[in-house]
Amino acid sequence: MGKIIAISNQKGGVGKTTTAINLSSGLAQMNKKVLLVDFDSQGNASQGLLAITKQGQPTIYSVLLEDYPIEDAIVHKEAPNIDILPSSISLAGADLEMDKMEAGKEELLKRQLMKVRDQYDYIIIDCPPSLGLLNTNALTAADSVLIPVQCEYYALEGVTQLLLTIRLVQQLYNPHLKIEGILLTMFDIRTKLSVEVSQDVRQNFGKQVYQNSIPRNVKLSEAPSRGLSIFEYDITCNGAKAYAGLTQEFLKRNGGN
Ligand SMILES: Nc1ncnc2c1ncn2[C@@H]1O[C@H](COP(=O)(O)OP(=O)(O)OP(=O)(O)O)[C@@H](O)[C@H]1O
Repeated sequence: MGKIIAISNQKGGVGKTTTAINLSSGLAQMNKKVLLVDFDSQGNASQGLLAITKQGQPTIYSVLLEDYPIEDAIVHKEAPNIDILPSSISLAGADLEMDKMEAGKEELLKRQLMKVRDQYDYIIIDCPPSLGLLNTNALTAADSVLIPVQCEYYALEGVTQLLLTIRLVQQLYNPHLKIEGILLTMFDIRTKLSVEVSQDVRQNFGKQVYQNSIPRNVKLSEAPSRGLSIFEYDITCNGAKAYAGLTQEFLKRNGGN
């Protein structure tokens, strides 16, 4: 049964999508069967790997709110060898529509993912930058949360707030939810701030923080415009090396599989 990992941080632009795409791709390179769930209405993960999302293509919105079969909405991409459940702007209003439901609105995503879970080793959810109902759905469906933290001011405050939300979801909907790990992103060894934030986060969260951090690397920001993961775009760059290192560390923490 596949492990479900939510990549979450309510702060925007911290590297959730970049990590979702490149960790999924790294795992696929290690012959893992991966489903990447784009759960952000900006649709960046879908576009970043598929280059385009076709007009009229069924998305996660139809699966959650229009009873569209999840198996039929999943798109396969050959390189990297992963499945993607795409998103679109229609997901933006989903919070409000879901909120009107009587019961079980926090478990909509979980119920759908259960139908395909057996087909995968890992299901990676790219969460939206908010702590609303969509994020609660992701945390309720997940076994664990991977938290990307950008090396900048207020990084610790953001994580502390997310940890409170995680505790609430544990109490209300998902007692088994764990922290998968905290990942330092956009690390720049030349800046004092990056080094200080990195030290602070490591001091506060100890072994939960991955040894591998992700450097600021322009290739990582270029790859999505070509619909490629960093491994297809430029396997020699520092960004690719960092995500390869993260993939290894992630697999090691998960018992090598
Ligand atoms: N390590 C990095 N080096 C350079 N640019 C990066 C890096 N990681 C992400 N970026 C760029 O920073 C921007 C934000 O990254 P990303 O979309 O992954 O963040 P996000 O947390 O998913 O954002 P949102 O909250 O809006 O969904 C993007 O333009 C991305 O290409």
